[in-house]
Amino acid sequence: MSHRAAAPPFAPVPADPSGASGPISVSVDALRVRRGKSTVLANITASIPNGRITGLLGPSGSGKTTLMRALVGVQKITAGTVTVLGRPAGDPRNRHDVGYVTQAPSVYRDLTVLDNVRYFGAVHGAGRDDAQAVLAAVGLAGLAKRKASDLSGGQFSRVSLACALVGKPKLLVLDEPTVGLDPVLRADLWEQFRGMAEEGTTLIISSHVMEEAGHCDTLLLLRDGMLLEQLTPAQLRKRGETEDLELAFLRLIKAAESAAPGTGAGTAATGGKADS
Ligand SMILES: Nc1ncnc2c1ncn2[C@@H]1O[C@H](COP(=O)(O)OP(=O)(O)OP(=O)(O)O)[C@@H](O)[C@H]1O
Repeated sequence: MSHRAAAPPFAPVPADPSGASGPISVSVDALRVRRGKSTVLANITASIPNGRITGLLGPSGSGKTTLMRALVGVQKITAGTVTVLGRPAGDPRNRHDVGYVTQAPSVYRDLTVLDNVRYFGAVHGAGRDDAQAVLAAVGLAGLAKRKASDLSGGQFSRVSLACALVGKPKLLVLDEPTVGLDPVLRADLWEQFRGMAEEGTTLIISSHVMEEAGHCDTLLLLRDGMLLEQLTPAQLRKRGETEDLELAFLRLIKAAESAAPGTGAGTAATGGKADS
């Protein structure tokens, strides 16, 4: 069985459907990924604009992490191309320019918060002041001297975020960075992300919380390994005929399903050669 993306059942958006009017940071062309026995990304084509926040939104299992892994070059791809900052994804020359924060924080538990950030900062030539500045940015300035093993889950994951921020990457890929954080901290972090984008950083941020989509400039809406749409939050509201982004996304999904029933990559994928 083939795994084609469902044709969007909507009239095309007239201009600039992706919000990507400026230079492109990442282009994905006909990307297909198999993991285990399933096609988990099917024919994804998208452009991610430079210096903007791109949200990767979709239900659990829709392929957000797999797409991020493909962008940073740690996912074996089955077909298609991924170009990041003008080079193939994973090109070692991009190492200092691409930051990736996974859902599982990568932090040295036996080091203090500050030493963790200084350690990662040193790799990029950042100093103590830079480390302290990013700790303040993620709301951890008061915990700089605490051992990472003695932090709460949310604090621990913010150390991981600080370790990625301290290198000042041109492209920052964040897998669900606000999970488990309280609403105040979530709002603070989105403000930080906005500030970084205004200074020219390109951010790709996954979430399955649709209300966070409103913080993004452009959205990639994933469903069952397929890209349903790439559009701005305003366009999503317009398409869904509601201000509620979650409801708008649900309406898009329903419309896509009734236009092309049974095309979900997750449900259709069986057999064939597996990639890891
Ligand atoms: N190593 C693996 N082998 C086989 N299938 C996998 C593997 N890792 C993930 N998958 C499957 O690939 C699909 C996409 O997973 P992925 O983690 O990319 O989704 P996600 O949208 O990030 O989900 P979540 O929001 O729950 O993190 C899921 O059906 C998942 O079960």
